[in-house]
Amino acid sequence: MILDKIVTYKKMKVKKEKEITPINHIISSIENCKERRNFKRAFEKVKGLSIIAEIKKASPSKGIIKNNFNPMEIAIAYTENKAEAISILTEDKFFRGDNSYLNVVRNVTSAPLLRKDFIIDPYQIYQSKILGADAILLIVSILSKTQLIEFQKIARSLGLFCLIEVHNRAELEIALEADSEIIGINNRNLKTFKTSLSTTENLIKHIPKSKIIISESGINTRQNIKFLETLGVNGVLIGESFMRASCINDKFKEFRGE
Ligand SMILES: O=P(O)(O)OC[C@@H](O)[C@@H](O)c1c[nH]c2ccccc12
Repeated sequence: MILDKIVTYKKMKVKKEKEITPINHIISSIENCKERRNFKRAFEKVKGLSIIAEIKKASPSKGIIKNNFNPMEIAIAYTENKAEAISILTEDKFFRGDNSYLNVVRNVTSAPLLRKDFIIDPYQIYQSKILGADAILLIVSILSKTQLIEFQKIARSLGLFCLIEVHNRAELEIALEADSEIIGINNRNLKTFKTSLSTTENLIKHIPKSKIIISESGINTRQNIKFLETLGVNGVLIGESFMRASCINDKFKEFRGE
């Protein structure tokens, strides 16, 4: 399965990163970090869904999605369109991301930034902080419940928010037991790469109203947004549709029904 490959690669990568920049170096530079932006507040809108717009050059299922890829330009367009938050893929091999994009984007926007990567080691949480993230993604399917609880605790101690990603009932139960605040339902099945908004429809029934709920992946039309709104989600995470749009402004207008 692709996720296993990504995790194997990630473990190797983190091992190398630790050799280059040991954890104590990272921890000692944390105090110089700029103040974090409130990722959670991005979903407290009174009207309409919040949009987390993603910067994503490629994916394992689609290959290269955007050819003339310039993360700064994309971030500027997202900011002009008042994206409530921006997600940045930093995974390099399968998504062609880069750790440096967080800082590049941070300088051109005041939107809170989500680091989208495959976090399997506490080292990456401290690293996210110094790279300029305000929030991190934690994918339940690649973590144990103990890790999830521990990672959330570390993130909280650094003032980082967590988006906890689930795809099925068992993963959702773990997220709820770990008392996660912001839950992302991934509509993409990582075994088949198929997306279906019925994943959100089925899982949302089991999530208490007090949680912030984000629907992720496979959101392409105004109709998709309207459907998710009726289900009661607080926000949507959209990548590919924006990356393929010939005009990002028009795509935002379409999504917002303007
Ligand atoms: O490009 P899409 O279908 O709009 O999906 C965005 C986002 O949800 C997707 O990139 C994603 C969801 N969970 C992830 C975990 C890792 C990497 C990527 C992802």
